[in-house]
Amino acid sequence: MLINFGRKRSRYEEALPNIDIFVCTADPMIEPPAMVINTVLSVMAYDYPPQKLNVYLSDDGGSDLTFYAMVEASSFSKIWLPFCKKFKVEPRSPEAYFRTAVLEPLEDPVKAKERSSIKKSYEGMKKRIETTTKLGRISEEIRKQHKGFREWNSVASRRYHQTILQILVHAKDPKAVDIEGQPLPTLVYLAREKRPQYHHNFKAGSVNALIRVSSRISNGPIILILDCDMYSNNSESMRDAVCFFMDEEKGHEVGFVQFPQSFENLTKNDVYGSSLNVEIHGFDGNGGPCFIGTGCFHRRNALCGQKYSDQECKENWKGWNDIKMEETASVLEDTSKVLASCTYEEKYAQWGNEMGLKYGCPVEDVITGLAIQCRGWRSIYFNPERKGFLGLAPTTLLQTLIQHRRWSEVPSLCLLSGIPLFPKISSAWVLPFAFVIIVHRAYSLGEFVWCGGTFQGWWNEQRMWLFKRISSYFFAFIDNILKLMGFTDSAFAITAKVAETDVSQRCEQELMEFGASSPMFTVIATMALLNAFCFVGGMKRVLMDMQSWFSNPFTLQILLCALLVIISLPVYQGLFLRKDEGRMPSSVTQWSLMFAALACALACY
Ligand SMILES: O=c1ccn([C@@H]2O[C@H](COP(=O)(O)OP(=O)(O)O[C@H]3O[C@H](CO)[C@@H](O)[C@H](O)[C@H]3O)[C@@H](O)[C@H]2O)c(=O)[nH]1
Ligand SMILES: [Mn+2]
Repeated sequence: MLINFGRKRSRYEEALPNIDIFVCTADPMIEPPAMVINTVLSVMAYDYPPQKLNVYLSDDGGSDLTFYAMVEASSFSKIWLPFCKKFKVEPRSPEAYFRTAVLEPLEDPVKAKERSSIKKSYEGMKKRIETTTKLGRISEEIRKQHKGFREWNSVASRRYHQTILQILVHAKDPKAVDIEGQPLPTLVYLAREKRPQYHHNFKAGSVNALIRVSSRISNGPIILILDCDMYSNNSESMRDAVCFFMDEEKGHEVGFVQFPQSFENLTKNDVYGSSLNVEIHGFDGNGGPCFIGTGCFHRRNALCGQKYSDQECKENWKGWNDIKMEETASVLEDTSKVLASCTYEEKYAQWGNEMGLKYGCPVEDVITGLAIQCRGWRSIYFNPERKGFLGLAPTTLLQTLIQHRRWSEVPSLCLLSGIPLFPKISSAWVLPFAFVIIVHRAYSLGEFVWCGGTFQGWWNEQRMWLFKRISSYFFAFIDNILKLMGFTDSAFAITAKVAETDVSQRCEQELMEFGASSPMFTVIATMALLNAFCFVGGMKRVLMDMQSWFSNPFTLQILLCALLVIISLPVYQGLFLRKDEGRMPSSVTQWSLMFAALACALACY
């Protein structure tokens, strides 16, 4: 393979395709602008013809602080890129480079001198960005540096603003050169339009906006998608990745090339188990790896829904490069804005389904990759010795747990936070779900009745099935663990055999007996309340959207939630309506209300 790369390199140098690089950021407080621009600078400095590189930053935070950092980065790139290329430095994220480079002694006095002067400018820039970020607003002095800051005069909040599109470095601009007169990559800042009444679909929404905007500005046939914390650690990986697409025999089959997600901040034994590499390796024998959201080179056509076909896909890369930027930056800005508006996707509903990254699932990346494979494309897993990208893994247990919660969210909470999980009722794909939910249960009812039970009996059994799983089994599990660790002795809590008169009376009436204040009741009550809250939240969403049940993506989720509410009716009675001794103790009511409200608040946040 490596020998091949060398030969291909010279032959294809001229014909190398344009590449559009997307970096996503969402919040200047969680994702510091100083970190974001390190990622941006590292990809601007790829060992690749700069006029063929186009770097786009999507800022879902819609923050002038991030924009300011990008303005700084665009001028710093004028000294950073020539330095990287002259001395072939690695890695090309300035922060990572200076962190490692100080350890390496320098024989070359020219390099030593340049390095220390560039280090000084880098540190100056970093300080300015960090001070501004800490201050939380842009000073008048800085505002004068770029016309783009004026856009923020009409920004109400990060959730309510117009599209902001600024081409910071434009290939057509004669001033877009570094200090040695070499061209710079195109650099674009985008904060897509946000309005509270339109769902923005998180990262998938922002990547799709970038796909459209970039198609107007540079239209590179290959797209690299990156998270803002994932800098390029290997300046050659761009050429390597392109080789897979350009391979004369098999290249036309390749839909995407996925690099592993490697982290620079893992502890030696990876306490939180963040490394995902084993799982991805395994997929290679199965049509190729899935797309994991970052460090992935996509064929634009495949990402935009094209089906693979042997003949058509042997495309000519040269033909692709024909998109020339004839218009000036401001004309491009004005005409491309509409592509990032909230209403655009209303008109073109394929976005988020057949086109671009898929919506409706917090692990949009995996299902998008599977869809591309279903359209006939192959994917490649590429793990060079020098890691292609390095990112940041969660550093606390809570962050790790929250990340995994997003990857495996519980259905009811998804309803509350507006994430559809199932297909619409109008789609044929609802059938497998309907089958599992209806047919499987119907079978169990049939069985129950056949054995001499009643419908009511079956219904109660379903309820107890639920209660046992969330309380008894859950606590038994904890008991066992404690026992194994030697904290408790085995105990046999003997089941009561005789009951007081009023208790047995209620038992006779089939009224559920709560009475005691047990943590198991708190869990059951919390779940019941949570489902009720989520049901109300889901109904509110449907009524506000005014969509029909048939075309609403939440219908199945609401039905499921409604079912859980109905099955929990005795719990609500016990909590709020009953006056007898068998009702829920008020302490259980208080705690469960608090827990359920807390869970809802977390989900909404
Ligand atoms: O509304 C949003 C939310 C997130 N992001 C960006 O999405 C990326 C990933 O978010 P992060 O909070 O870092 O999540 P992780 O769990 O670390 O991300 C992993 O899991 C995601 C799917 O859940 C994948 O998309 C990512 O590529 C993968 O690194 C970051 O660059 C964010 O800035 C947005 O652009 N808009
Ligand atoms: Mn991340």
